[in-house]
Amino acid sequence: MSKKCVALGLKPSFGFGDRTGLATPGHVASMKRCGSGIAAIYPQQSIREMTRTQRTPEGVMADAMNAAEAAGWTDDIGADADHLKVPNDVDITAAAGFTFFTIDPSDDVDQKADDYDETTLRDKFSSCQDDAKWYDGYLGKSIKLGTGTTIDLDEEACMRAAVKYGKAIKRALDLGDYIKKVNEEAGNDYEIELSVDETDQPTTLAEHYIIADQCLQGGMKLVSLAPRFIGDFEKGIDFIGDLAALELSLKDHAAVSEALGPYKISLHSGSDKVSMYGILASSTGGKFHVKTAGTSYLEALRVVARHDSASFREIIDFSRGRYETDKATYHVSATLADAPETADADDATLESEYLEMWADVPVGKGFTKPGRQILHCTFGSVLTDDKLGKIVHDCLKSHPETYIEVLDDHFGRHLDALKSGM
Ligand SMILES: O=C(O)[C@@H](O)[C@H](O)[C@H](O)C(=O)CO
Repeated sequence: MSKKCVALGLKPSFGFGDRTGLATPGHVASMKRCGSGIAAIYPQQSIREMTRTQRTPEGVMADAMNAAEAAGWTDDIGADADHLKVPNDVDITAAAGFTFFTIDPSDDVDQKADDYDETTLRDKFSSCQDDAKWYDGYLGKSIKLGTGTTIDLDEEACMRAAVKYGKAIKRALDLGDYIKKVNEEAGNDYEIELSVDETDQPTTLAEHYIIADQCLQGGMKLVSLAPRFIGDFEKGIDFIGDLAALELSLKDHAAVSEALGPYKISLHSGSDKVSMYGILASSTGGKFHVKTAGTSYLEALRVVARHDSASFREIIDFSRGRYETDKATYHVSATLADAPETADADDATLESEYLEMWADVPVGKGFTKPGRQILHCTFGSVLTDDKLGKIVHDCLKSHPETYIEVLDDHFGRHLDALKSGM
């Protein structure tokens, strides 16, 4: 592939994470048909995904870029090295040509901080002040946002932010400096996303403000930030929660980015959250990034279901056996009892119960098909299983037009939902 990836800047953008290396033709088809005005990221995988699927950054880059060229894509392409935690993650992805570096400092987030009582909070704060030398600079400030919302940086807000994110901000700044060093030495353009979406509790406006302000003051080339939004953004199903409340919250988060940046507001676990796409696009004034990955794997299994139903049954059985283990690092609520055993369902029922995406369900209530989550989280176990991984890849290679068709339809609906708010 002669084309090199570029930094996309503040253009609205969409990430097409691909865990098989065979999805890009369908991604390109949907972007050509429905993606005007939205920039594409085709090479996108997290370190976690590459570990689980035993792929390399070079392999992810080559699979996506070669397929995009073959599919006739001529516009810019961004490349997302996702959920980076340590310098070596940067080394291997920068060397492969990635341009969008997603910093994930979640290992240093004190996830219990939201539940500390005052005594505990003060005790924790007394031992972490070195990690939050910025504390006094924010204490007592009030920030009036363009939405009319005021962020009161009172003692509790600042102390809780210091305890919860003090170490994480330091890690983010250190990794951001390293990303800058590596790319400047190589003469490469780059941009950074900061992801704090994988926390138990939503990111407060005070936390968002302090985190972003500290990163920008530290010189981070911040192009987007992924807060943990209110409501539930579980893997493999639609948004669960109050869309009206989410819209107000999105507008406030966007107002923080306008006040400090601007930078884009990023939606992780973006797959299938189509009920909230319109308000994401409208609330951010088009300054958004949407990140998807698992849904392309689920559509790959749809190809197997349609062309090799016996193997689809075998993949369901295998995935059910792996789910309790593989779900550990993902935000999901499905239980094995929520979806049928293969012995108790015909082929059509299995495809519906484990892959149905567009069923008519109340908006904002999430999809009633928990089977999607059982298949979503077990992608690594299936794709690296000697027998099943080969079955999936061989089926996709034998039926490329089917995979293009289902991805074009699936992502066309995603992109149309986004553009309804632009
Ligand atoms: O599974 C992963 O590690 C990635 O897909 C990660 O979850 C990514 O940041 C994402 O949110 C895609 O929807």
